[in-house]
Amino acid sequence: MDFKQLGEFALIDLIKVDAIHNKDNVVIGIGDDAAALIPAPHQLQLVTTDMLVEMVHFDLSTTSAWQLGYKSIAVNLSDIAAMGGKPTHVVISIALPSYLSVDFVVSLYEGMKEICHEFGVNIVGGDTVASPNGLVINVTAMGEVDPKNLQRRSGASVGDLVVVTGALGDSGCGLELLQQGTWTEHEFFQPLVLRHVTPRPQVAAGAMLASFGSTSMNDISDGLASEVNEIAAASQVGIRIYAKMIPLSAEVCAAAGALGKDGLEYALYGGEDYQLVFTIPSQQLSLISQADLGIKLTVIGEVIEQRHGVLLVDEEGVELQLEPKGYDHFRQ
Ligand SMILES: Nc1ncnc2c1ncn2[C@@H]1O[C@H](COP(=O)(O)OP(=O)(O)O)[C@@H](O)[C@H]1O
Ligand SMILES: Cc1ncc(C[n+]2csc(CCOP(=O)(O)OP(=O)(O)O)c2C)c(N)n1
Ligand SMILES: [Mg+2]
Ligand SMILES: [Mg+2]
Ligand SMILES: [Mg+2]
Repeated sequence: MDFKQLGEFALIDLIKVDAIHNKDNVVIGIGDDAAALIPAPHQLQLVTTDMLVEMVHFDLSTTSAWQLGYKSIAVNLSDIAAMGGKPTHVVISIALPSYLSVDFVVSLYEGMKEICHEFGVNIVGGDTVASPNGLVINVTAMGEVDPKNLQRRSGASVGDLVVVTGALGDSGCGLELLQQGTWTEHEFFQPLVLRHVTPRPQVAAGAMLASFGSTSMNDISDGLASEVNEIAAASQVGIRIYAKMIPLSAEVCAAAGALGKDGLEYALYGGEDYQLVFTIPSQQLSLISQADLGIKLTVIGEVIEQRHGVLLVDEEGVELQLEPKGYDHFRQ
């Protein structure tokens, strides 16, 4: 069915179904001039927004409506995770081109509701408009954090370790496989593509690491090189990371080999892994290791004095400046 047949208001009625998972903190959700929410006592309110634009962030020939819905929420929850917080609500705005169908929108929201359900997040509002050209999705996520666990980019100190969650580079490699149309050629390509189209935000890890005393944190949306440079600039420190220590999955190593590429390049510059990079004193990190929290953590470097800048020790042991050349919207 096309949007004309159904109309804007009936479409919103479809969106409204199953939008609220946690009734305790919502007085008014979808259906009034604004949502009315109950803030948690003694918590800081977090607000973040990321927009996804067709052919900039996604290509509808390589991602399904469901996957796109899931990812649109995931990238926003990832920013709440990087503040050490717990996501609570989202507001979703969509600009719909006429070549999409009502079924597409229903499926988009099924993906959104799946991840919202998984993380206990309510959809409390949004906006629905027509687009003359291309699908645009904007999500605003809200969350809460105990003030003592708030994670900034600016808290790193000389001597802290630099650590990442998970493995890096899968998403950038998955994107390249999708763009080349070669992702069906090998079985080990498929997990990479899935990590690109349906990334999992590291919400539990962010809150846990914060409670164990991480000093700064960033989520990896534009690539590790860019994110560590942001921490270094905000904290007025230098950072040294070691190429050999950067965790790469077996799949990205195999795929990079097949493509004649270097897996490390995807990790440093590919982006969209939505893992966390953080700094932490070594004593605090050993407490986390002892607690065995089931989160994959890898030390990749250390915080050094600002005058050294941001450095990468390459696989041959040569120290180079690590330029913040991740994804830049105006330099692609
Ligand atoms: N158009 C804008 N208006 C106001 N603030 C913005 C705008 N774009 C980005 N920001 C702010 O700039 C900072 C960095 O944004 P961004 O690089 O997108 O962060 P992230 O990579 O964590 O999503 C954030 O505080 C964000 O809210
Ligand atoms: C069709 C398509 N082309 C290119 C990319 C790669 N890409 C687009 S945006 C982006 C970086 C992350 O998005 P951004 O809007 O910068 O998020 P933020 O850093 O604000 O969280 C990357 C790697 C993609 N995912 N899909
Ligand atoms: Mg952003
Ligand atoms: Mg971020
Ligand atoms: Mg972001």
